[in-house]
Amino acid sequence: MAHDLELVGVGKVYDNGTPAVIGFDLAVEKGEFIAFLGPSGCGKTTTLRMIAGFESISSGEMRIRGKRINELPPERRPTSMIFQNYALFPHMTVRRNVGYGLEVKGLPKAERDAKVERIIETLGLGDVADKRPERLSGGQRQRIALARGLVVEPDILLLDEPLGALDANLRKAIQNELKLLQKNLGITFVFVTHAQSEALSLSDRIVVMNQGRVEQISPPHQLYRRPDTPFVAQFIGRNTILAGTVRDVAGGRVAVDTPLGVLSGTANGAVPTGAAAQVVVPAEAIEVHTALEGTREAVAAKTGGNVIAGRIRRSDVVGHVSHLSVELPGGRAISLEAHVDKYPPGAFPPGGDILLAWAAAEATVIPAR
Ligand SMILES: Nc1ncnc2c1ncn2[C@@H]1O[C@H](COP(=O)(O)OP(=O)(O)OP(=O)(O)O)[C@@H](O)[C@H]1O
Repeated sequence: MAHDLELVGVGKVYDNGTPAVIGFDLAVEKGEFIAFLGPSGCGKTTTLRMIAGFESISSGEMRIRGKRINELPPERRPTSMIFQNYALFPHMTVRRNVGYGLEVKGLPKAERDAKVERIIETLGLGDVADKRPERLSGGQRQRIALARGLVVEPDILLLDEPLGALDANLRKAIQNELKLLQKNLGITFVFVTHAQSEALSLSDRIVVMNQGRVEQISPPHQLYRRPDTPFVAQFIGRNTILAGTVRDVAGGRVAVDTPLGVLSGTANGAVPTGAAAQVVVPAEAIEVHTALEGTREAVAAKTGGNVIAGRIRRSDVVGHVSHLSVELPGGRAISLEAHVDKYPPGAFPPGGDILLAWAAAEATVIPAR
């Protein structure tokens, strides 16, 4: 069975010479929720617009259900796009806004009305169907835009930062609705966002982009736990990244010589002996021990892992979270967080010497390129 959507070496160079997207490969299963995540200008919207047909493709091939679509105009693609500003027609009622795409397609009125009513009901817009969008709240307008995209029964729904204009609470509520709707309809969603938490909570897989290139394509948990590249390690989650040179590799475990001593972690990618590497340690994997608990060796023996020395710079409690700022040898500071029960107020006074420990399995060693 062909994939719902395939990008094979897709590239985009704008007329002014800007290489916006470079060698993008992706294969999406039917019903998957895919997020494009990355900093501003990394090429997310350009890629989405190429899928929709609003932007031409400079190189590579794009296929939907096995058929090449490079030359197909937007209206002949089985896709719908939802824009960040919703692009609703202010002078039309909600019902007409929703039905507009079907009207353009020339669907008979009876058939059109039936489809419109069904989607209006699915999205809970019955009460406002005869109103104009400008009188409605951000959340309602967002739902109208969704209804308008879905009513044409696309194979793939493309969403460009669709929740960007909503306040935090509403955004959370609509995220949940969106996820549920997507699962119920079984439609493939491709969603552009620069909000990490949104991508992590909504998607089946995330495509992390940087400067026009794909850095990593993984399910959220894997992206978080096992970054493939230095960019992903610093972009996703809160990692401490320690650079060094690979000392040896055995059974998937890599020992790295760093200025802070030999540290080890799980290999991710090719990290041969002698190669420059980074040890990536998630903030939540790091345990803080006071120097009173024993020597570095004793703590290492107890925690079964890596230990480095540090000194507390600051410790604050905000609500139920303790924040520690820790200075490493050499002067660099890292920050750690934990529930206040774990690091109670006053447990780590400023200036105090501590040891930071983590299990080798929790750390990931990646090539430093
Ligand atoms: N019409 C255009 N002509 C020339 N360059 C463009 C055009 N549109 C976008 N670009 C450039 O292409 C690159 C990718 O832009 P794109 O809008 O795809 O990024 P993005 O990841 O969606 O960013 P954002 O999160 O800010 O929307 C940027 O360098 C941008 O300046």
